[in-house]
Amino acid sequence: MLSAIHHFTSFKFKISFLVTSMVLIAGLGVGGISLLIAEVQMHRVIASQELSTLAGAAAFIDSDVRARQLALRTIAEEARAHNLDAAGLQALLEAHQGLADDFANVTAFDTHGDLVASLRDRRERRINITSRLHFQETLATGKGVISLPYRSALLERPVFAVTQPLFDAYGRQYAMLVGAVDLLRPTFVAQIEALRTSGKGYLFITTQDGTIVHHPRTELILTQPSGDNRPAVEAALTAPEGWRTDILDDGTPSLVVFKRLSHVGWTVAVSYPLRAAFAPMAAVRNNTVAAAGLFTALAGVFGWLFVKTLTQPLDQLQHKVEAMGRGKTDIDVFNVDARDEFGLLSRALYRLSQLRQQSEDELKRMASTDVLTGAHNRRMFDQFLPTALARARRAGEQVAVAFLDVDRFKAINDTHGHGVGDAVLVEFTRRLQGAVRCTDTVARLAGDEFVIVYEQLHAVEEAHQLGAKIMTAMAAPFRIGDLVLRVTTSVGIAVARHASSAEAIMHSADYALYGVKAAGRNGYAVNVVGAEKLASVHGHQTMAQLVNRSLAARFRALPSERASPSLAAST
Ligand SMILES: Nc1nc2c(ncn2[C@@H]2O[C@H](COP(=O)(O)OP(=O)(O)OP(=O)(O)O)[C@@H](O)[C@H]2O)c(=O)[nH]1
Repeated sequence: MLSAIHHFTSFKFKISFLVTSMVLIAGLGVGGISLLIAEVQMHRVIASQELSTLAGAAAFIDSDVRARQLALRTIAEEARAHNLDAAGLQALLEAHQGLADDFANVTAFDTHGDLVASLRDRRERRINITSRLHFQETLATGKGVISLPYRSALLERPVFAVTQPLFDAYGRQYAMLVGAVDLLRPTFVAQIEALRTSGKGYLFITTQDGTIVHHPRTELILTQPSGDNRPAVEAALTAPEGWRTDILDDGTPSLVVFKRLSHVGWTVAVSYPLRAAFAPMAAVRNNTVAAAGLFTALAGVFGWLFVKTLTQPLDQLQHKVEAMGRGKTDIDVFNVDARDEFGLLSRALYRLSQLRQQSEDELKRMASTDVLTGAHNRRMFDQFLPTALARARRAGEQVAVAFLDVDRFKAINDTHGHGVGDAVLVEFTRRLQGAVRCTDTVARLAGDEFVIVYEQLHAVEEAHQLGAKIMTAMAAPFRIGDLVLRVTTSVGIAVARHASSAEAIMHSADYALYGVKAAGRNGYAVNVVGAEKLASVHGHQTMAQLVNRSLAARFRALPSERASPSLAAST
């Protein structure tokens, strides 16, 4: 049964599943790709934003260092203006206490590298910096330099130095100023930190050789980090500026944005955990996925309703086929005008049903028709007679049954052959059918035996007219090919009273036929069922012939309950 199809194996479910899946795939595909593109763009936007902020910080550091260099240069100019020697430098520095805002300390060294003056620490110390690179470089070039970070022996803190050579009136370098900038001093980085956009990551500054100048983990300052902090530092040194999103910083996937300081040559960088850096993107992604999910669910529901509507004709078709199976639907319901597949299917079913109907009709016809003559056969007659009797009983009408056979048919067969005999039977049938009304039924029982059922009979006298009509129909000679034969028939007619059974009426007709045969054939006799009496045979035989054949004697020999038929003969 079609209705027994499980919900999940139904065509409707499969199509809905397909539609929803397609929407899901399309949604995820298009949404996913768009999201991916958007993510890449967003990464770029966020990273560029960070980079531009960092560029601001870098410019700030550069200008900060320049300002400090300028401060030292001003002092140097003053020393030159006053033609100060090394001994006079101490007083000069002390006269510029404001330098303490920019430097952790400002010192002066002679060309031998010995300390000759100090802004803060005036204790007598013998310090020599000839080994310091910035000393050597300043001495060699006669220009101020910015040193690599180092631990100050005086301050005992990590610092970097800004140097400024001092020249006498003859232009000879006799000393240099060294301004130490404390790497741990809050004022140096506080303003840089303030430029950062997010509080999640951290900012660090490194020299080109990877030495940390600034880092929130102060223990890393002046070191070249190895281990978990190394990748971020290495990433920051890969280019003058840019960003990397593939860095594992301290074990965390991170975004590292970096910018080289144009003046100092260091690199300032920020490292953000990716999750924090792209948190806005994650929010967009989550919202998009939620929206796609909602959209897919809606599309699924819409798809289901759409498919339900689309397949409605299929449901109707299914119900009609089921109803047809139960014998309830006229096949015409399948003959629809719809131009879609359901219409085609429906019309195909209609044609199939038509063929089936035709086959059934043909089978029925073959089952109820005599193959040779085309008249009804015995099976049909056996079914038909009881229903005709019942119909007559209900209508209060009478039924007559004529039982007839061809006279001396055996002789025709024997003389002219079976082919001629068959042709005689066919012509005999044709004439019989022509001699009855269309409501009457002609059937061939077997061999040359036929019956005719007459319905809607109003009086017994009508049966005589029916018998006479058959006689008249057979009167003309039979033309079978070149042969001209005279064929006669004997007819026994029984008229059924109300409540007569099929057996009784057949028995009565048979009895009448027997009488006609006994009277010499070629005639008819009429009996009323239950009131049979020997009367007259109507036909070409005479009563005298009947008597001559001692019919009376034979009839007397019949069983007592059998009344004699009404026989009459006429010429
Ligand atoms: N050609 C032909 N002959 C048939 C067919 N069926 C039966 N017969 C023959 O029909 C003949 C019937 O003969 P009966 O009815 O016994 O006798 P009859 O010669 O008609 O004589 P009465 O009935 O006494 O007049 C038999 O010889 C059968 O072989 C058939 O389909 N075709």
